[in-house]
Amino acid sequence: MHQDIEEILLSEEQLQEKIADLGKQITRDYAGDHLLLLGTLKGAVPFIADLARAIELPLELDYMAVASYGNSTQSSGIVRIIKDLEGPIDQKHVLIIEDIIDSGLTLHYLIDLLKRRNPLSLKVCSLLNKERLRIKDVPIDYYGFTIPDKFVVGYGLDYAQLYRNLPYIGILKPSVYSEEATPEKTHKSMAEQK
Ligand SMILES: O=P(O)(O)OC[C@H]1O[C@H](OP(=O)(O)OP(=O)(O)O)[C@H](O)[C@@H]1O
Ligand code: HPA
Ligand SMILES: [Mg+2]
Repeated sequence: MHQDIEEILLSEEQLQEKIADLGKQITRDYAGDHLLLLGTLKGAVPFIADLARAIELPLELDYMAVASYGNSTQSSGIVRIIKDLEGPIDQKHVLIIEDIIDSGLTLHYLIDLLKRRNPLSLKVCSLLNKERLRIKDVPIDYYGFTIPDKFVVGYGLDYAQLYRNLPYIGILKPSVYSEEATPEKTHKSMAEQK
């Protein structure tokens, strides 16, 4: 296990078993449809690569790069689009593939944006669903695992762009990020200075 990991939450085997199940469900649900898997860069790359191969249907892959976490464990609250889709989606059934839903801000923003492009249908598949009070409530049509409210890395998920290549999902040791300036800490220290 990597020295910065406190605990392995989901092993490679657990991930692959669940992805095979999700692939079967999606294969059943989208039979006969023009399906577009829309992966969110960068975090969802390992998941979409494995999931696409577990779906036994013709499908298209495209990606949007969106980011809101920067180098922090807290969402900045501002979702930035770094790369958009290549073409229109009005003739396609779009399934958004996310690695994790945490505050809900990223997905809320994406759904709002994509709905305005009139896809035939728009659904969400997220590998992880963090158990916490969402800032934005979002629908999740398919998900792999519910996880506790801890900052996790691996299998695509990063902290400050690192750990994405770990083959498992693990809880990051808080000592790795305890010095970071979170919005709460900045607010508190500003209040203390007054
Ligand atoms: O529900 P939320 O609180 O919005 O968090 C979920 C999003 O945050 C992460 O992306 P990030 O902004 O870190 O970009 P990345 O995929 O490039 O790491 C993650 O990959 C999800 O897309
Ligand atoms: O727990 C997390 N880990 C990594 N990236 C994230 N983005 C939202 N939540 C997380
Ligand atoms: Mg990230």
